Amino acid sequence: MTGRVVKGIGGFYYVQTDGGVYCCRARGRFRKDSVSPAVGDRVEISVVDEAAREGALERIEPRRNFLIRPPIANIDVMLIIAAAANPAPSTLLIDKLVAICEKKNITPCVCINKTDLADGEELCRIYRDIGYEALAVSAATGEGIDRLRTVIEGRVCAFSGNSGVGKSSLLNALDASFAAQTGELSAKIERGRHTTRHVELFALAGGWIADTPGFGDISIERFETVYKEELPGCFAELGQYEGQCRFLGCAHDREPGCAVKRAVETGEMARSRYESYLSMYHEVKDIKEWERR
Ligand SMILES: Nc1nc2c(ncn2[C@@H]2O[C@H](COP(=O)(O)OP(=O)(O)OP(=O)(O)O)[C@@H](O)[C@H]2O)c(=O)[nH]1
Ligand SMILES: [Zn+2]
Repeated sequence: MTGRVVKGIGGFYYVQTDGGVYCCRARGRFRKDSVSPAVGDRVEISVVDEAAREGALERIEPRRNFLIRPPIANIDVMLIIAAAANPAPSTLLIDKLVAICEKKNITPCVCINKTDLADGEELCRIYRDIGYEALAVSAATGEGIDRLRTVIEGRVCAFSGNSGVGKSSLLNALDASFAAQTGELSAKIERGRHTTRHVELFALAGGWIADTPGFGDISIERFETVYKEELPGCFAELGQYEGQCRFLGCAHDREPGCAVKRAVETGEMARSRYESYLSMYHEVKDIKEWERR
């Protein structure tokens, strides 16, 4: 039987199959191969005791991606949430998250929430022009929530974004029973503070939401870095200028004859995207190989 690990606690893995959830122990050989099962893994299991719904985890399928903190495999879509206003959107944070998605082979979807307070279309257009999906939504009025639901359907998703942008409100607008599911867990984790960050998949809108109850989101930008040589590949629109700058290995910073800077001047590339690229470049350009995690 195949299924997906939705929760892992103390050496037990809860595997969702078409025939319901089985509580499984991993077979010893995973440790030998130094792969341990993670939430999100697609796995093969065998049934040990059908009545007790106990199984054994036999095999882990190759992963699409893997995040170390929190440990989670196979995220399909990252919902990058920002607010049109209150708090004002940070294009730098959005672009960092998009770049990490590119690095990790996660499909980003930019959601501009609180469009009842200010226009979100202008921001959405920047990302649509590059080829990303971007939605203007409002947890307050329900605008765009159906569209958001179709993005989640059939996929493993995670929410990211600053505090106060409305992640919990959106989850609640998508499914009112969701808050109850995670709220219960947050309370338990609150009691056992400083426990390891625990991640779990919750069924929502016909798909799955990865959440670390009590923390609000998976804070991907705190644990993942896009290094200098990875950066150009993580800004999708830079590809078209490859080989067009005067200098080989142009960082698109102070170099003369830079095709990227020209594109920003003519309005072909969004200035906010270029500024994010530069800011990220300056953050990582002096990181040495041996300093990397
Ligand atoms: N006007 C308006 N307010 C909203 C909307 N969505 C959320 N809010 C408000 O924004 C505030 C923050 O919303 P939350 O859902 O708690 O935001 P969060 O992203 O989960 O915040 P953290 O838990 O700190 O990460 C609350 O006061 C919400 O009522 C919206 O679409 N429109
Ligand atoms: Zn250049």
